[in-house]
Parts: sequence; C-alpha cells; structure tokens
Amino acid sequence: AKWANFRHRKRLSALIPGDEGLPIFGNIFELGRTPEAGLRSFLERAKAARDDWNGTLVKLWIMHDSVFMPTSGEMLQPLLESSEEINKGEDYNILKSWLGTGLLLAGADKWRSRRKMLTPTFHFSQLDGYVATMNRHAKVLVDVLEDHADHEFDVFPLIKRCTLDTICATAMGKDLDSLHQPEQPYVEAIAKIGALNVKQQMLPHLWSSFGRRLFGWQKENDANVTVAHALTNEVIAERIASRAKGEADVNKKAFLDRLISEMDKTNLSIEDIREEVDTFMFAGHDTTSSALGWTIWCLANHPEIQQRVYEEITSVFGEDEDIDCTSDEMAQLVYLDRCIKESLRLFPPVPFALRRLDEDLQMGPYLLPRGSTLCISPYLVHRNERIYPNPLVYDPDRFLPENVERRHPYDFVPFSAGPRNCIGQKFAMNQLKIFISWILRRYRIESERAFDERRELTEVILKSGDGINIVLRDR
Ligand code: HEM
Repeated sequence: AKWANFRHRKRLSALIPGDEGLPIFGNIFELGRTPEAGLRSFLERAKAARDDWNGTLVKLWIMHDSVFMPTSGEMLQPLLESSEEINKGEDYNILKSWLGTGLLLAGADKWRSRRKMLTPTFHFSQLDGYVATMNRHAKVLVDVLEDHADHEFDVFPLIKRCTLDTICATAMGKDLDSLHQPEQPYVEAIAKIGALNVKQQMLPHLWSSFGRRLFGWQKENDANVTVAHALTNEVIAERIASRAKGEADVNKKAFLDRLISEMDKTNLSIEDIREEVDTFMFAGHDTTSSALGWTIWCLANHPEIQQRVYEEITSVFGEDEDIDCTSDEMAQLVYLDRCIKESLRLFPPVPFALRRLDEDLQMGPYLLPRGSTLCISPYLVHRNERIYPNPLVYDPDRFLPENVERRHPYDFVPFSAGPRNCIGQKFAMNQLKIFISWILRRYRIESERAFDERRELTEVILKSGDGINIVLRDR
C-alpha cells in the first residue's frame, strides 16, 4: 500500500509545477541545514514559484515525503475549511511522549470530542477569569525590568519566564515564579525538551527511532519528560484533594479546575487531564513569548508608532501606571491591536504547521495527492509581496479595516484558521495587550540596533537568533 501511495503521489505531483530534485533524496540538499538557513530557503522557493510560473504553491520532495506549501490565503482555503483533513503531520509525533494525544496532537476522532469539550473553557466569559492573573504577572515583570533600565540587554529570557509563569498559573493554578527562581527542575526540563526537539529535527541521524535510542536522545528526552509530568501530576493530585475537601476557590479557577469539574460528566481520566494541561503549557508559553518579544522589537525600532500606542494607552488608563487592564480597556486599545497583528504578520510565532492529507485534495487548479504533507505557513503567506507589498516593512495600518477588507480572510493566519485553529488565540491576544500596556505605561522602549539587524530562525517557534536587545527608559 505504501508503494502504491508513493506512485500515486509521484504521478499527481508531476502535474504540479516545480522541480523534484534528485532521485531518492528529492530537494533535501537544496534546503538550508540550520534553523536560520532553512527559513531562508523556504522563502526563496516561494518567491521563485511566484516569479517563475506565477504560482502560490511550493512543491518539495524530502526523501520519500511529498510536501506542499500554499503561499496565499486563497490557496489555503480548501485545506483550512475542510472538516475532514484535520490530521497532523508526522513531525509532531516527537512531542507525544510529553503531550500525549491532547488537543494539539489528537487524531481526528479524539480531537472532535475534546475540542467540543474544551471550547467552552475559552469562551470570552471564562477568559475574564484569567485577566486578573495576567495583570498580576505583567506587574511582576515591569518591576523586575526596573533592574535592567538604561542599558542595552536581552529582554527575551525574562519574557519567556514570565509567560511560562502566566500559563502555569492560568492552566494549573500553580505559582511557579520562574521569573525570580529560574533554576527549578520543571523549568529546566521543559527548556531541555524544547532544545531536544530542535536537535532531533536538524540532525538526520535522529530522524529514526533507532537513531534516537542509539545516540542517547531518547533517554535524555524521557528523563526530562518524567520531570515535567511529575509536576503536572503533583498539581492535579493537590487540586483534586483540595476540591474534595471543598477548599477550591471558585473565583480563582484555573483551566485544570474546569477540567476536574468535567471529570464526572465526561469520561476524563487523570491521564486525560494531564495531557490537556501539558498541551496548554506547551502551546501557550513559547508562542506567546515569541509574539511578545517580536512586538517589543517592532515597537522599540519604530518610536513614532510606539508613541502613538502610548498616547492611546494614556487616553484609556489616564496617568495611572498601576491599574489593571480589564476587558473594557482592552477593547479600546484598537491601535495596539493593529500593532500586535502587524508583528504577528511579520514574525508569526508558529511559522509552519503541518497536516497529513488523508484524501486527494483539490487546491486551486491542482489535485494534491493523499499521503502528502501539507504545510500551513503563516511565514510564507505573510511575506508574499503580492499580498503585502514591501513585506519587510512594519506598518500597522495594514490592519485598518478598509485594508483588511481588500485581502482574502486567510491571508492573515498566525493562529491558523478553520476548525483546527488555535483555541487559545483570544487568550493570547489578551495577554499581549495586557503585557504591552503595562510595559509602555512604565517605560519607553528604545533600540540601539537597526530593525533589520536580526537573525530569524525557527526552533518550531520563530525566534530571534540574537535575542531581543532593547534599552528601557523610565517614563
Ligand atoms: C501568540 C500566541 C499563539 C500563537 C501564534 C498560536 C498559534 C497556533 C497555531 C498556528 C495553531 C495550529 C497548529 C497546527 O495546526 O498544528 C495553534 C493550535 C493550538 N493552540 Fe495556539 N497559539 C498561540 C497561543 C496559544 C495559547 C495561549 C494557548 C493556550 C492557552 C494555545 C493553545 C493551542 C492549542 C491547544 C492548539 C491546538 C488546537 C486544536 O488542534 O484544536 N495557543 N496555535
């Protein structure tokens, strides 16, 4: 069956423009071998497809895997809107030892029932419950930043720890305080799991499970996963015990508490709960820190835009730099909203998301063969110069309603779109608005570097290879 599918993929793929590289290896040697060069080569291929044959679909063969990357919203539409083609690409499997088959990695059937069950926990009325926690952590961050004012420093490690603390508090109701105490087994373990994933993707000798065992990768991964699971298990046991004693504070419900209250109605086991909590920890912390880091970088390098955001913030909050940002205020921060969106356009935290096609799929004039990997790439769509002229320019006005209207709805997809989109997108946008509004009320952000003096690279998440170097000035 595998051979028949290979032949089928070869046959349909030959009808789609683009070269297929060498026999057996395909295009693998044409792709950059570092997280930085890899990104560049995808962009170059997307540009070449547009220039050579006016195409918005990149075709690649990576060994025996056929990969297609649509580079416009219009091309993406049939995939994003399909309620059938929702199975993830195989590259994700490596995360299963930590996340199990929670919402992010679940196959179609399990996903449908889980998504239905979890959607209400992200309803905007529930999100209000997380706003106080977000404000609390933003305040801790601006206080810690005080020690770094007036000289250039890399803010990214602090942002990363603070977003980890926030998601830990909202997902598990646990105060990690990694901002003050970074040396904790859990914090170190999930950082190691992240680094091991990047290593596994980049080094071909770790692509097979035999190689991963032989070179000690698996052992190191499993040891760190055990540490990460230990904390989640401990917190779940504590919350169940305090709930049984009637001690759970109903006004301070974490995501975990909502799942525990579902336990009786649904058939959720402790294991099921753990995989969802771990999934939210994973999906909700690196992504948000990347988005926050890049937004800070954009504002630091565009003082006039930053000043306009600041003026909007003071018009909403007055001169008080210490009051909480509530849902009402967030709704009024419309210019900040455009600035965050423009930063998500230029630097989408998830540059590539993968699906495995179960059936042949018609995409524009092409029939894509079943068994192929399809790549939803916000990075390639958002940098398509035919959709966003001068794509490397940071211009929040691209998100003025009249400009948004002129584009295809899927030309902006930082959170993916359709049934399998990001369940946490409102949560993330709230957190970004709250954090930026706290930081800008206290500090002016400056940059001593040029905006384009940055190395973008993908470690699953889009990062800056040099950190986010800024100077903070007290207002
Ligand atoms: C700026 C921040 C974020 C970005 C850019 C982002 C982006 C994405 C993207 C592109 C996907 C689709 C992945 C795929 O198809 O493989 C996704 C899925 C997901 N995200 Fe986010 N995300 C962010 C924040 C969050 C937060 C804060 C949470 C949790 C609180 C979260 C939870 C999830 C989950 C659970 C999924 C899987 C949904 C499903 O398959 O039904 N994300 N996210």
